[in-house]
Amino acid sequence: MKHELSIAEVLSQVEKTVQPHFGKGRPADYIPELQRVDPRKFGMAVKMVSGAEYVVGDADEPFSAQSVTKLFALGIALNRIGDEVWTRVGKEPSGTPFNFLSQLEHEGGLPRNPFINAGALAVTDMLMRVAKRSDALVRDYMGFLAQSSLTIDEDVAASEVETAHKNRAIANLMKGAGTITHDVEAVIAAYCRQCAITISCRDLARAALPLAAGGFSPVVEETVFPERLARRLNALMLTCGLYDSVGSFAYRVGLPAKSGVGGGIVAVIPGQATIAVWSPELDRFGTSVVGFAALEAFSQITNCSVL
Ligand SMILES: NC(=O)CC[C@H](N)C(=O)O
Repeated sequence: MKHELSIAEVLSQVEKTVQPHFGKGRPADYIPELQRVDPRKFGMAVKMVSGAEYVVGDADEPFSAQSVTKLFALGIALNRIGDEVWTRVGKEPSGTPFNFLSQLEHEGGLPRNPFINAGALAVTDMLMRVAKRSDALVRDYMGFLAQSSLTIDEDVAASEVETAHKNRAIANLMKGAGTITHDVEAVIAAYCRQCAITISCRDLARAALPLAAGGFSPVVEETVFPERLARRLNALMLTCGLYDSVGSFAYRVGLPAKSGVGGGIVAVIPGQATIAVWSPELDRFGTSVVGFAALEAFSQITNCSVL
């Protein structure tokens, strides 16, 4: 990062820059419980590999992590199951919305990547071999990395299970193709509970820090996964982390990142820091409008892009 301002000054400048973007998006409405959140919330946290931490706004308020959890679920799967994961899910960008169905059928029930819903459901199915409660496994892993105790929002989980019609269609298609082995309802329940994990920006930036530090966690003070895995997760985020808007994100921000429909985005500056941002109003791709704008402003001011 090359800039003249302190990170604290950068964050307050970013907060000012994003103000005109409020009101441009809408909180996720297909999961009814997510609409209860105040749309004007905004929080951001930067955690440096050196240990320093900077926050602005609602950075300590837990929000629904949603698809951001897919990053950690994949990390566990690659750590515990290894390359066998890639027999059930690909590594290519999908160019389609996160819950797109016809591409999956066209490609024989093999999801394009682990971050679209189909791929994440396949990862959940694999994690169910590792732990009886795969959602608790992911929650506890994220909590361990953040050194914080995280919870699953039962109301959000129930709301999503009730309305997961599209995800059920995806899971049924994969069950028919053999990509999913467990009972479809059990996989849906575990997946929805995983998505309902809540985390604050401060904890999310801490949890992702090994991705910026070659697998070492300055928070836990130990190596939590191999350097190779950190590189691979960053590569997948850069190419697949924001679904069908991953190209514009790379163009405007230039950092590996993972978004979720709760309005959270986590981004990695390899070798330097992680950034977590949260604001509930989404664009049509399911990405936080204000979060995207905040990361764009941050990368422009600090010149931290990897590209
Ligand atoms: N992009 C997202 O955050 C999607 C996650 C959400 N739980 C879903 O399955 O639809």
